[in-house]
Amino acid sequence: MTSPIDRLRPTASAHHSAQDLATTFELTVGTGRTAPDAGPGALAGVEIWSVASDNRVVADGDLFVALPGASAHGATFASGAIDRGARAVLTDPRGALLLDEAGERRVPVLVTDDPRNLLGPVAAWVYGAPAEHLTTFAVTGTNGKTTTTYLIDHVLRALGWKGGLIGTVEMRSGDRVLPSRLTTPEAADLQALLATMREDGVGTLAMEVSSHALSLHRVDGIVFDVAGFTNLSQDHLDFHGDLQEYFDAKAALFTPEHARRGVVVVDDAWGRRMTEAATIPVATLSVAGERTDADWTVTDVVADGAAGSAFTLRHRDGREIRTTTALPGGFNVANAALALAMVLEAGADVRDVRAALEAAGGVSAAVPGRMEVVGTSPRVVVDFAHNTDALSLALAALRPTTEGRLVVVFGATGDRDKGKRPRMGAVAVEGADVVVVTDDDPHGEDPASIRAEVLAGALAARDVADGAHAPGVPARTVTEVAPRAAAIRDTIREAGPQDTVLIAGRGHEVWQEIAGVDHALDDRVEARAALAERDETTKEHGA
Ligand SMILES: CC(=O)N[C@H]1[C@@H](OP(=O)(O)OP(=O)(O)OC[C@H]2O[C@@H](n3ccc(=O)[nH]c3=O)[C@H](O)[C@@H]2O)O[C@H](CO)[C@@H](O)[C@@H]1O[C@H](C)C(=O)N[C@@H](C)C(=O)N[C@H](CCC(=O)O)C(=O)O
Ligand SMILES: Nc1ncnc2c1ncn2[C@@H]1O[C@H](COP(=O)(O)OP(=O)(O)OP(=O)(O)O)[C@@H](O)[C@H]1O
Repeated sequence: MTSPIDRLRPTASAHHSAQDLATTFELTVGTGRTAPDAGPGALAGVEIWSVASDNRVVADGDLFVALPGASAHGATFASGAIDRGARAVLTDPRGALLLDEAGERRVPVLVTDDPRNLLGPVAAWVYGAPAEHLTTFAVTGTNGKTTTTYLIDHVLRALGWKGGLIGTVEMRSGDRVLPSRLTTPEAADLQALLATMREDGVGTLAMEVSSHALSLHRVDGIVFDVAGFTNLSQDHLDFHGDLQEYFDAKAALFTPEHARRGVVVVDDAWGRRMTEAATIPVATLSVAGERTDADWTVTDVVADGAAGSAFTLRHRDGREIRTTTALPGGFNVANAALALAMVLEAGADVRDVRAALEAAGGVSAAVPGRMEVVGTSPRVVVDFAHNTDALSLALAALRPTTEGRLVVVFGATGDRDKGKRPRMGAVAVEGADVVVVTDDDPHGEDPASIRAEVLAGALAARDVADGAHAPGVPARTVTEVAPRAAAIRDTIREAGPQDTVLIAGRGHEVWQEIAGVDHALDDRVEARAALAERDETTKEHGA
């Protein structure tokens, strides 16, 4: 989804001299070619109040950091930034040359070899290291970041903290809710947001840290108090190249530059490798019961279907909490246990946490678009599962409480990791009785060819499954319906009252991007409309 770029600025901004900035970060003033205007005197009297790396949001008093990008060099936007009030530009030697060639000499140009590396620390410096005024929690991993972040925030609020939250769905500063554009904001925006949280009297921060953010240095300049790792499976290989590179990006969070300590779920091989790669103290967490030597273990899980689960989290030192989560599925026990272990690793007293959870009714939070139930007859669940692992687990979580058929409606995103498409088709067939392949966000790709790739995987898996079919058991049905709104409506109309319909892949999202144009589309709205139509039809037939 593309949404307008917005800008948040702390109200009280300190004024810093550009000269101090240059000295602190050992920046060169100008290049050889810009030298006539670029001596040390060029910085005299220049003050900086805030930082921006996108010219469209520059405001008076900004330092504009012009980054080299994949599609453009930020320096090509510097004149626009200066028109809007930028007081100085920080860029790389190539950016300085671009400014020079454009004859842009209105403000001093500060130069460093890799401005992306410096953007976070510079913004932290300008805003007075806001993260150091908060107790900070960072969650990374392929699946479960959003959910775990909400659960951490929930536990912290139950403990009486005014919390801040940053992630895919939204950002929160106490009770103030702000829209999200990225899972992890760009460094300059992130530091401004943290400074705003500090002004709002927020004491804790739970945030998602994506692998893109780690690779693109968005969280440089922040040392989180506790970092958490959920799991790793195939995703984002359009950006990272291969799984090892994707893992390495996430492993950067478990180094002293980014975190003081960590909690790592070790139930998959990547989690175990993360404990070896980490160069900070790391506590291990095993939820699946296979690793009894883990620091934190989860035992005595009692799953109550759609009503969630009860579980016990225990540390080797004897600390123990028995609690519940209302979020369904074994993976949500993992998310809840990770959230709790992270809060306890930050130093919370186990008795306080126990008391807070009893008062709050367990470790739960309404996470928009994550296993969100929007109807009961048929049961309709909207979930953000948009990769192989998540889709397979979401179906497995719904199967035990499905009395009729389990139906899934989903597609795959365009311009992103293409390798996962046939595999998503295959796990859909393995987990559901009826598979409806439709569109997700096609972005710039042809929706029909994306569907064809998903369908190829689904049909191949169906042929295998039908070959091994027990007599009398209906074969799996695989169909293709587009557009997505029609797929949702048709599927709900045709479902039986005992069926469960999982609408997977877009969760909370309210825009669908097709060929660069955003179209309003909210799976929950479409599903509710289809359920209402169904109710009307039933009434008419009954009348
Ligand atoms: C693949 C990726 O992450 N690309 C990011 C990267 O883009 P880029 O290197 O191509 O930059 P560019 O567009 O060439 O622009 C270069 C510079 O010019 C600036 N610019 C650009 C255009 C303009 O009009 N004015 C302007 O000033 C840009 O702000 C940038 O500083 O740097 C840009 C800013 O520095 C980011 O905005 C951009 O994220 C894009 C928007 C994006 O969609 N990223 C997604 C994939 C992402 O980060 N996703 C993860 C979550 C993934 C998940 O778990 O699902 C996230 O954390 O959100
Ligand atoms: N611990 C987990 N293990 C596996 N799958 C999970 C886990 N937690 C959630 N999921 C599945 O993944 C989907 C996305 O969950 P969530 O939004 O919490 O993850 P995320 O890491 O934030 O994803 P993204 O980075 O794509 O926003 C859920 O809707 C659910 O289907």
